[in-house]
Amino acid sequence: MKLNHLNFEMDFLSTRNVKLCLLSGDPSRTKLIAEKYLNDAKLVCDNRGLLCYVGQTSLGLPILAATSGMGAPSTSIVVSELAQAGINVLIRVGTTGSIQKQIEPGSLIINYASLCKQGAALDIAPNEFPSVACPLLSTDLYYTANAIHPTVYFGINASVDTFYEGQERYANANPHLLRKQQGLIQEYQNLNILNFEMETGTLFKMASVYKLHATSICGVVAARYSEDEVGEKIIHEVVELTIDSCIKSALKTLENIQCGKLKLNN
Ligand SMILES: O=P(O)(O)O[C@H]1O[C@H](CO)[C@@H](O)[C@H]1O
Ligand SMILES: O=c1cc[nH]c(=O)[nH]1
Repeated sequence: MKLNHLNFEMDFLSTRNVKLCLLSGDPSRTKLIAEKYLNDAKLVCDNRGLLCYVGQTSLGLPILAATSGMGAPSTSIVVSELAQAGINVLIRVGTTGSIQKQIEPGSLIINYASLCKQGAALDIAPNEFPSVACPLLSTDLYYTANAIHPTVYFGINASVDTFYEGQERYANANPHLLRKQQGLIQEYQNLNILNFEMETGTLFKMASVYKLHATSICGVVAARYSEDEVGEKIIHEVVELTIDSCIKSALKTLENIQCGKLKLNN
C-alpha cells in the first residue's frame, strides 16, 4: 500500500533499513542535501512539492532527505507518514529568525524545546503537553555543530503558524497587527526565547507522542531584534553559508548513530 502524500510503498524504507531522516521545510534544501552531501541519492517521492531522496552517508549507510513543507499542517502529514514508513529519528534542518541581540545572522541555533503556538499540534496532544526534543540527539548535535561552526546557540524557540503576523512583522500586507501580536518580540525576548520558525514545535510534540527521536538545527537568516526594516527581511546571502553548516552537523550526528557512537534509548 502506498502512503497518501509521500507516494512510496509503506514498506519501501523499512525493507532498505532506512530509519534516519533530515527534514527540511524547503524542497530545494532536500534536493541540495541529496545531490551535494549524500552518495548515490535517488529521488523516491516528488508530490505536491514534497521531495524525498534516499542516499548514503559517508559510512555507506542509508538515510532519507525529506521535505516537511512550510508550517505545522504540512509537517504533521509528512511526519506521520514517515513514522508509518518506519523512520524513527528526524533532524529538522531549517532557517530561522533570531530575536536575541547576541545571536547574529550567520549563527546556528539548536532548539531543545519550543513554545509551541501551533494549531496542528492541538490535534495531536493537549496544549500543555511539552514540546521537547530528544535530549541525547540534541546534545550530540550541539557538539557536532560546535566542531563545524563558530557561533552555535542552544535554547528554546517559538514555533508559530504565520511568518508575518505571528512573528510581529509590520512590513506586511496587513500592518495593523492584532493587539496580542504587538510587542510579541519584546515579550518573548524577556522569556529567553531565542528564535522564531514554523515547524519545530509540532515536530517535537509528534515525536514524543509517536515514540520517535527528534531535534532541530536552524541557520539564522533574519535579525528580528533590529528596529529598522532590515530586521523584517530574510538575508538571502546568509542562507547558503549557515545551511551548509547545519547539514554537515546534522549528518555527522546521524553518522554517530550509524556507527554506534550515539545510542538513543528506545
Ligand atoms: O527554511 P525552512 O525549513 O522552510 O524554515 C523556515 O522558513 C519558512 C518561512 O520562510 C518556514 O518554513 C520556517 O520555519
Ligand atoms: O524570520 C524568519 C526566518 C525564517 N523562518 C521564519 O519562520 N522566520
